[in-house]
Amino acid sequence: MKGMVVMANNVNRVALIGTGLVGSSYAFALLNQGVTEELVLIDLNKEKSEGDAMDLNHGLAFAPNPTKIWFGSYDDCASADIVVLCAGANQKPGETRLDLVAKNLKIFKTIVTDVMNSGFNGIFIVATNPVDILSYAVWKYSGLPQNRVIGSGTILDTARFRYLLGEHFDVDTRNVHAYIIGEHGDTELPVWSHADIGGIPILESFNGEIDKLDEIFVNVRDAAYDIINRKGATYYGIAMGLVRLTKAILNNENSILTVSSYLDGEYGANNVYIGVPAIVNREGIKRVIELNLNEEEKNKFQHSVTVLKETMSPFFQG
Ligand SMILES: NC(=O)C1=CN([C@@H]2O[C@H](COP(=O)(O)OP(=O)(O)OC[C@H]3O[C@@H](n4cnc5c(N)ncnc54)[C@H](O)[C@@H]3O)[C@@H](O)[C@H]2O)C=CC1
Ligand SMILES: CC(=O)C(=O)O
Repeated sequence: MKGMVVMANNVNRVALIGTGLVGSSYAFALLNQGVTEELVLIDLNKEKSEGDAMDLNHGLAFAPNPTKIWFGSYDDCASADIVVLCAGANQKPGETRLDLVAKNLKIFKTIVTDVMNSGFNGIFIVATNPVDILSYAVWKYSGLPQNRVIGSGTILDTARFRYLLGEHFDVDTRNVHAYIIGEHGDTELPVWSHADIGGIPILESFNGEIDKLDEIFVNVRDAAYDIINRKGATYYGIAMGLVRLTKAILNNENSILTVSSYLDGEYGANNVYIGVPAIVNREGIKRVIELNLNEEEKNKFQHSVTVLKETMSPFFQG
């Protein structure tokens, strides 16, 4: 077009690998919130991601901001700010997240190699399960610094926890301050000792109703199984959590989110990725927040670390 200024590539680019249920829901949420100027979709199933790109582009007329969306290839990752990994197998009814480890590690080895061969030098966000172990794998396979590999960790579990607590107390979920930490999976734990609503410790408000506390946590921990039994997969909640994380990075927000972060002595653990509160900004993970856990929470967290390490050990020796 006459007079049009051609810009250098200084716009935000997100590359999404895996446009299945989680990936396509993320792309839809990203577009609706106008988070990035460019979004490239990549999947083994090229027809699917090409169809998704067409479908999303047809919504552009109703989007808050212009977004360039296309079906691409690994070469497009070269100038991406963020590569989001949602590719791989999901849980079938009865399967745990840890049951997916062998097949998804194999898929990730190829994907991460292809991304790095493009010249990518940005931040990885990992959503595929088991997310803590796959985050560790992405760090190992990519050679990027630990702060530039972020797993979605317990971002979704924390959101579920805040929702259920908000419902119980009839308070806006956004005013509930409470974390789920540990493995994104069966050994995760609630940090009751630091949970509050409007500055009032939640434990005080429960007034000794221990059964109700347990019930809320069990509903959080088992939410994925409950949803998978009903509709085969979960995707909207994680998609919105991934958008929240993307915004924290691209907008340099210094937001505190419970993400899968590399621990190097924090919480008495090392050489593991696991869900903990961390400050997230344009650098990726700026800092892990080390909560002063009580003894019971410390023991549960250590158990979670042990289970992750035992599951990982056959795949990462030495
Ligand atoms: N972190 C979290 O909180 C959550 C994680 N998940 C996980 O997200 C992952 C994806 O789940 P869904 O989207 O439901 O699965 P899906 O089966 O709908 O989509 C997976 C996509 O990955 C693609 N894919 C497989 N191998 C590939 C390769 N080598 N290269 C490129 N693309 C490839 C498939 O073609 C498919 O489009 C699963 O591991 C699931 O457990 C799901 C929900 C929440
Ligand atoms: C599937 C999964 O990881 C979740 O919904 O929590």
